[in-house]
Amino acid sequence: MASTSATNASSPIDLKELDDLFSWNPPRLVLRPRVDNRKPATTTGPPAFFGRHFSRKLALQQVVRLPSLVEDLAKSVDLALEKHALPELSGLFPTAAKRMEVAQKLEPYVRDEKGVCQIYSRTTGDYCPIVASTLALNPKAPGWIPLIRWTEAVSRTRHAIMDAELTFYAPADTEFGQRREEVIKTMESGRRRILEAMRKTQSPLMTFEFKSLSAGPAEVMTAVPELGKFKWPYCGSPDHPCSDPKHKNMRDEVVVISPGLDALHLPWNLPSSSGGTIQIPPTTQASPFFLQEDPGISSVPEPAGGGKRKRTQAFKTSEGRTTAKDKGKKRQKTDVDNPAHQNHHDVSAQSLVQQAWAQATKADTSLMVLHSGNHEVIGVRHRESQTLFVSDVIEPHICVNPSYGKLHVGVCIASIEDVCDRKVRQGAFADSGGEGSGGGGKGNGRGRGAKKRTTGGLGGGDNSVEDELAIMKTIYGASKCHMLHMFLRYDVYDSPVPASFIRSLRLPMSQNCLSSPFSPLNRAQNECMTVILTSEIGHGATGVALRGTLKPENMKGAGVLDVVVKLAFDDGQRDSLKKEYKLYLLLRAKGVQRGITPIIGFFDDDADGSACALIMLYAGVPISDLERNLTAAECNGAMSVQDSIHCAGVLHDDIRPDNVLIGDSGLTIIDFGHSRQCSKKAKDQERVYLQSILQGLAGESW
Ligand SMILES: Nc1ncnc2c1ncn2[C@@H]1O[C@H](COP(=O)(O)OP(=O)(O)OP(=O)(O)O)[C@@H](O)[C@H]1O
Repeated sequence: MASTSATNASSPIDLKELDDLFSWNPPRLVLRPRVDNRKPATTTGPPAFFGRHFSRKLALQQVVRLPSLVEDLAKSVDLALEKHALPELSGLFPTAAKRMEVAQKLEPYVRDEKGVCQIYSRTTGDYCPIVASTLALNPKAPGWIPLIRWTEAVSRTRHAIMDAELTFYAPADTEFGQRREEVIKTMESGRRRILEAMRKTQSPLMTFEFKSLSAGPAEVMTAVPELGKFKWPYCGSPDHPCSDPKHKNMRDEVVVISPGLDALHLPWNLPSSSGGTIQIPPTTQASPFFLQEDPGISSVPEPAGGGKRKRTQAFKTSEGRTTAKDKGKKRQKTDVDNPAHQNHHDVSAQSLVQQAWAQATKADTSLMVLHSGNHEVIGVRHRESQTLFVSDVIEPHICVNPSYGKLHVGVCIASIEDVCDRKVRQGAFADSGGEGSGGGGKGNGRGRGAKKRTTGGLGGGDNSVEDELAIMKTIYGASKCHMLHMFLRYDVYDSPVPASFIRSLRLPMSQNCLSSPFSPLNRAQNECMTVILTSEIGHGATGVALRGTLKPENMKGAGVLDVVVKLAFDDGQRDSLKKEYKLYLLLRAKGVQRGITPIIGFFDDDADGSACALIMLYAGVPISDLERNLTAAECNGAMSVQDSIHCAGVLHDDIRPDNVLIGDSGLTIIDFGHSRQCSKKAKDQERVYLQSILQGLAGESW
């Protein structure tokens, strides 16, 4: 029997329940025969197609057996138990009686992976997260209220096989939703901020891949730990990647994914940290948004003499890396029977692992569970070495020491520890300092408390007149620059040579607009500015939003501006970004000066126009992130900004707390991607809506 720590002060009844749950194993599943007596399918749909467009820096390089993983995961439960006394056995704890009730209704007969997934959902997925959540996040809560939950995520991921995620609960208007919010308020502040940020973006803590009993039998599962060096199937080949116009969306989707950082204090032991060796395959760190800049996926073959393209060098890191030329040669030899060229995908350990890795990379998770009912492998994605460390095959219905209950509570705890460590680490990489958990593929670069710089908005806030003038002067200087050099300096990115962009979109504008320092026509052809991207704020409908600093070159006395760069990649995103830019120009032309972000300009990628960028001043954090009530003056200010926008004939049409920012310069309304001309009725409705948002955030004071 798994034993709980004797040091905590919980009652013997509670400890017995906990021990019982830890010793729990799910039933053995049985394949339900098909009515037509046909053999059950041993194949499944093709792996997620977007994974086949991965660059080398994202692809899995090797699978390594890590037998100690299971023991380490169980240990994380013991460690959590040692730290705290436990809450009383009230709330949603899956007691033996509740589990018995479920077991009586559960039929262990399954036909396909959906059946396997449903049984997992009704048992392990229900029992273990709540225990892990209480142990790792809120042991002082007055009862067992889960802050994390297991969810199927099939529709979201477009995969042909069942998969699932562990995520933080989003707020819900239920009794437990309210109790959950109260529990969150009692959490330690660092973890609380991470939890809040992750549930806002619905970022998962870990991912799951399911197979049916017939598609993931013992032979397939036992082959997983033996895979060794991994041959990642590409669409096209690594040296001549897919350029099919029909796949552009998928390439764009992949190109913004960053491998991210590994946790520093891993909740498991890797061979390297226990004295063994991990062979780290050479990788090249590349721009997350320029496909052609990763030498591994260059669309132009390397010149025969190994001559390097300027852009190829641009995002290459220095020491110990294999050159693009060397890599190309090695790949050519092994690429002859590239499975990406095959149209069918046999169920195999290879395809299972590829899908799980692709999904974990997309979701930025480290832990993954590969589960086929009576067999399971737990994997850990190590980003730096592009290695998947895997447990030996576990048989859920008979595993002991640890039993399945304890193992999966440990899996959930370890995933929480891993995420918290990584978020803290990413925060240290964000230039903005303060509270942000920026950097990384999915980080939130909204950190507050940045070094004092000229920050967005025009008036209404705390900036002095000198600050305002410095901002105006620098914006004016920037608005004259035709060229833009963009560097990446966050997370794993450090580009020594910039990507270059050219100002575009000469718009027919009114005289009023021409005289504005923000007009793109107001420029000298050869002047240039530099933007250093320092963190990622998030992804939206119009692409990705990044935070950075801007400095016009050759301009005496110009300060450094805190900016936000919105990058668009596909046609739809580009159109929406263009529309947003035009809206900003229109509003300025109609005299709306306060409460909307000053725009520096709209730029196209100099090389092939595959990306475009809208650059604007950084305007602060969403009002919903504010840890105090809004003041009456701030609420009135926001209402008057909205009135001036309406007066200009524009309906924002996407007013929500995320699109009203508060910064050094007061309140700013952003994101005009959905805006349109408005009727009086629509204006009034939008007015009432903003009023109600502000009322909710102002408390009594307004
Ligand atoms: N000027 C700015 N200053 C500070 N943060 C900003 C600024 N512009 C955008 N952001 C941040 O970036 C996020 C995404 O920006 P925005 O909403 O404009 O993008 P989007 O692609 O249109 O997103 P969505 O699909 O949510 O509408 C915002 O929620 C906000 O936090």
